[in-house]
Amino acid sequence: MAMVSANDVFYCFLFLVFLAALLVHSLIKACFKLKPRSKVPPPPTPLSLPFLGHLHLIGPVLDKSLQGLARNHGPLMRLHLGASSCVIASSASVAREMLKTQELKFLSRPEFGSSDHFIYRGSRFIMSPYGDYWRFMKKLCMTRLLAVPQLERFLDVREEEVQRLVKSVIGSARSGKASDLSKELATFSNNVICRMVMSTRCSGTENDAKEIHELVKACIELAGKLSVGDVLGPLRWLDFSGNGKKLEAVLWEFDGMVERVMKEHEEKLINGSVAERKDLMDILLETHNDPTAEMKITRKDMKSFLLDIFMAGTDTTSVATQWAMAELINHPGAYKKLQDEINSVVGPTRLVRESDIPNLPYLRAVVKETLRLHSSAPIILRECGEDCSVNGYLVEAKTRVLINVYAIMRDPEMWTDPDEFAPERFLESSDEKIGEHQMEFKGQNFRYQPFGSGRRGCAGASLAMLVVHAAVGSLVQCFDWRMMEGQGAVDLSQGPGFTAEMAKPLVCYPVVHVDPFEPCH
Ligand code: HEM
Repeated sequence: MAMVSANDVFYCFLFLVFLAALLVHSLIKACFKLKPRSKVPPPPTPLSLPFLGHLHLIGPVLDKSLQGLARNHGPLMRLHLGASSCVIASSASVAREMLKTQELKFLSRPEFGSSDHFIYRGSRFIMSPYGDYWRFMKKLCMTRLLAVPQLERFLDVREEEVQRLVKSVIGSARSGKASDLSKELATFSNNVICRMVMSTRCSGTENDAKEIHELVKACIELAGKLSVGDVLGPLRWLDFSGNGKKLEAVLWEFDGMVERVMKEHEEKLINGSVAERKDLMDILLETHNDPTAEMKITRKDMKSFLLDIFMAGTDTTSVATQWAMAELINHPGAYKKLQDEINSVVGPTRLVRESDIPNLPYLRAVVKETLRLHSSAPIILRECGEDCSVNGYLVEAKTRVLINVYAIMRDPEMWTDPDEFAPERFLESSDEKIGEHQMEFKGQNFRYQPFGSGRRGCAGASLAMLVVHAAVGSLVQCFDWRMMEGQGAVDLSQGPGFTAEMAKPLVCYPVVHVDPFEPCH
């Protein structure tokens, strides 16, 4: 018979202690889970697989996949995506509960895997928790940085950029070339934001805007990939893909560039040669230097805020404009109706202006309908601040909350023919009785949420609306479009990105309809 050594007994003892500890730990966890919370049930959840959770149920377009799951599991459901879990809200009434009735509990945003590699960690505004820093910056946005008077000061910049856009497309039309509207519109919206933020063109370095755009695009892409890596849980720290390192490198590049532009602005401040018209960077520097400001914002805060504005403002606006053009090109009746409206209000001798928007109801309806079908932010991210009951289910503190506005704005219980592009539903005369005024972009109508709602709602909605209306209005006023060879209609598939981009670039042949720059007018 084999002898049992003292060592064997010791290891056996250790193993038993380990097992006992594991058992006690599991029991304690189970007990905590069973505390009074159990009176309110957790939201329903689909059957899950070990380790993967519900990952196998998610397709490439997240908002669409979640819409499909909500049909079977209800307007509030719980999902586990690998190591990450969240609840999903998919109806107007659940959104109302979270964004209005219990707003204070849902004012923070969750952290994602990308935050680990964020060189401005702790300074972020859009993804910051609800607190003093967020409150201070949001007030600054709404009263100065993105307030209507500040937007008005840059009207000529936006008009100049619309003219550049139209002239560039006229160039393609005259030489019989196709126009890549996706590219044109990305450049256009990036230029508008860059010039309003830091007057890049005015400082003479035309390439800054392009470089910023490339860096911001890379940031969005890498941050998206890293956030998807959250499914790995603690293992994401190992950064298998190397995307974390790549993100840090891109962010440092952005930092260097913004630092340089900031120094130019500071020198002007010191020399007393600040432009009469202050851009966003001037206002931030002024706040940074103001000893009476309610809060001291640091250099890191300013740079992080600027990155947020580029990330939140550039692609969202250009993607919305691309979708509007794509839908209109596929709906020649709507296109003609809009062109006729513009023709009769504006005429052929000048471009549509922002001041025309109040006189162009069909243009406003087209933009509203586009944002209903293709919001550039189809999923609103929030975090639950404390345990609470929503729609009869328990949502625990710290839970990530995804509000699927894509599903809400296509809910057949709320909208007639929800997947149809029908701008008429937003006209005063509409049978759907939606009525323009109820649908203002204030986010208080919970079936229509392209810009979110309440205190945490989009800070750039007014700017976005000016830019999208002016671009769509001008492109429809000046051009008709022919499809590429072999293409019957524009492919309206949605790509996998977080800004609900079109799966394929929008490339068509422009034909000049009206040229407001023709000398003969
Ligand atoms: C069509 C274009 C746009 C759409 C559809 C859009 C949509 C949204 C949505 C849905 C949110 C989240 C709201 C919430 O949680 O309730 C948001 C947040 C935000 N957006 Fe926009 N946005 C657009 C353009 C812009 C522009 C042009 C800017 C600035 C230049 C901007 C700046 C922001 C900021 C700063 C936040 C964060 C607000 C906060 O956390 O308090 N957005 N946007």
